Amino acid sequence: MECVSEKRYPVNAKDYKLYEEIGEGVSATVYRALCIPFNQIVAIKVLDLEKCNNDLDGIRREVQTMSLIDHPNVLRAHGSFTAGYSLWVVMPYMAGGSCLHIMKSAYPEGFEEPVIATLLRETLKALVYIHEHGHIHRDVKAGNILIDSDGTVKLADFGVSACMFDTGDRQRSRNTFVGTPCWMAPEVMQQLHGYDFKADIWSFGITALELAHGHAPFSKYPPMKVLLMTLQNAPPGLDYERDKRFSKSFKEMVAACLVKDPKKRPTSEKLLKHHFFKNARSHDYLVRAILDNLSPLGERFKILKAKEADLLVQNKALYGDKEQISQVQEYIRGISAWNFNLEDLKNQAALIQDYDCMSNAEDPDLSGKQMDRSNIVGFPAEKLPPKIANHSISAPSQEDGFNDLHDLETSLPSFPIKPLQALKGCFDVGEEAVGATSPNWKVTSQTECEQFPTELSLSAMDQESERNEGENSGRSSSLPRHVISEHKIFLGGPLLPDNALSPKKVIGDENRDLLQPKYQSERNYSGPLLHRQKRDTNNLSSVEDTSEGAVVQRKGRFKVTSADLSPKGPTNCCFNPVGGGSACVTISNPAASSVLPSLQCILQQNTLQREEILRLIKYAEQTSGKLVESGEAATNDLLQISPTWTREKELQAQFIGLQQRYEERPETKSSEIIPCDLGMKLKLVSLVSVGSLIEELQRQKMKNVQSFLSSMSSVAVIERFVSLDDLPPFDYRLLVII
Ligand SMILES: Nc1ncnc2c1ncn2[C@@H]1O[C@H](COP(=O)(O)OP(=O)(O)OP(=O)(O)O)[C@@H](O)[C@H]1O
Repeated sequence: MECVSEKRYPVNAKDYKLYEEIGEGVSATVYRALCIPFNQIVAIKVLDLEKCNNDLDGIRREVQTMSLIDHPNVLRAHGSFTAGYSLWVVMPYMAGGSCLHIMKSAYPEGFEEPVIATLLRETLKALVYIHEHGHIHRDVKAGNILIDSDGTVKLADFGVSACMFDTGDRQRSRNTFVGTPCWMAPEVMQQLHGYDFKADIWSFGITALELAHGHAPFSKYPPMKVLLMTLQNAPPGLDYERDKRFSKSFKEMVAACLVKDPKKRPTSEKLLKHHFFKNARSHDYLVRAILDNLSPLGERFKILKAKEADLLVQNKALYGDKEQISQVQEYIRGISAWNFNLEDLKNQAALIQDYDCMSNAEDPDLSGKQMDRSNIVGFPAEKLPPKIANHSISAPSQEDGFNDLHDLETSLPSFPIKPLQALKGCFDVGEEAVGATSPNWKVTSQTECEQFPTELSLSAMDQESERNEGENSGRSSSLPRHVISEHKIFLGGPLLPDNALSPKKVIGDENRDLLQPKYQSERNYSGPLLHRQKRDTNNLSSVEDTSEGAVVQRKGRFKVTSADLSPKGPTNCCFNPVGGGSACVTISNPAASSVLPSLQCILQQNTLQREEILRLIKYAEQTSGKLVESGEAATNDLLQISPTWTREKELQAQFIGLQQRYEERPETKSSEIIPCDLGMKLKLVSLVSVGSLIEELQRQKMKNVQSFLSSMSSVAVIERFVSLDDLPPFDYRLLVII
């Protein structure tokens, strides 16, 4: 057992000297640093609180978890504090860096088996500990397996870890959608029944493949494609032919982890007894085998960044136009209010076509593999449009991009479809917290779920033959002190970001661009709501920030949120919790203010959708002789249910009223700083009151949509005439219901 240092690390930025960058994540930059009073090298993760503005409780969780853990294979935080708009987390410096960086620098084809066995055994020990203590890590991947200069291996990054015991009632499964797509277990994506620590076992299996090949299966595909493939394809694995260099026991161990049914996966404890881990060796062996010839971490990181920047430039040259084209397709934006950002998705689908053309032939993750259409949820193969039913990944067509969209449509039932939950996810308010304040919330969610009965369940996938292994292919600068105006102890206490610049802010724009390359193929517009609003506001009010524009950078971790802000929404620019000089109204309850525009967008979209459906029906009536009767009936029925639509309108009006009240409140001034704890409470209270309104609204909508659909004698009207190209923002739930 590691001797955990009891010394108290300073919680003051001036006691640290930041050296070079050694890592970068979604919302953090990691520096090698000197703890001046102890004359000790440490690593400091600097989290930009503006980037995680809706996720303060998530950060709090990470820091608390990191400071409580005590296991030689789990990276423990020495301490943390805020400095300006940043949170600094002080950790032991792991001089070897992450396995991912090591592979990228020196082992692009992956490690040898004894190295893998050693790394995985240590990681698994960490998982056993974490699971025993009631946590799910939720982000197991090579990038989070760190190695020290003496060969010690530690699992890092509790950014998305979840405590299964949070509620006190030992709720053992989660209902949020976080993780990194390539490593994400199918049940995490599906969100049907929650998930538990077995999700980590899936990610562990994917990590094993990552260490074996130098990359995770499907890693070259955009996130949405990865989600689709994970759900629809047989699980990836080590291939008997291609992966001859690996032992049978390794293949078996991976196969045991990558079973779609979580119940069939072993626990971490049981897995640790797998005979594969008998191949594991000592720390010294790791030093000799992989660390000895490596250059210092900072240098390696610099080189990697330069390479990535080059790639970015190439990407831009290749795909710049396509993105612009797809941005014109405004209707796609609407969908993200329901958790999906189709704009991004379509961008990605467009890229996939090229990827496929370029690389399918030699793509080991896909070769000889046909998508299992029989498992497309809710759409038996015979009911699928021919284009979809016959589509094969390995035979890309000109329309691949659109086929991918269709694939996603058909897979959507497996994704979060509950707007309320999406909003909750956006604020990262835990299921339990919400449940505690509003018992109805969860009940309502379940009820919504029940409205999508068995045909929407993915259980069919679970019944699929889990694998045919023969067929499956695996598939310093020190920062100027003067910019840090204040710092506050954070550990376990309230988080009080103040109005100073974060260290990152003092880095010139030029450097910042370099530091934060915006990978086109990885762009995700569905980031945290407040973040996007702020960016939008900045666009209006600040010239210097326009370089960031509407780009919400995403790298690595993928989080589905209800983040879209329709440009048509009248409240888009109205919320700037820190007062960015915008001419728009600024209010200080970020949670409520962020919810409202999003909800309003949803309402607007649904109204538009309804009108669009009516238009389509009319069109169907005119163009399809044999459907005229049913179409007319449907239209008439729809008109007959107008009282319920009226109710929907009333609710919408209430919403707008609610929003106006928030805007008019004199006490809501931009300068007001709400302490984190209080902020969280306000957030919850606001969410609950807004929540019950939106719940009713959603129920009403659902009722309306369902009665409309049931009034139609043939859903073919929709299937025939709903073309993604023609539609304004379209409520995907319609497709789900159909
Ligand atoms: N203590 C450490 N010592 C050395 N390198 C580290 C340390 N902590 C993190 N790193 C490096 O920094 C990278 C990013 O750190 P980290 O994963 O904590 O950030 P993140 O924002 O949580 O990223 P992500 O969400 O993508 O995992 C890691 O992949 C690793 O290479």
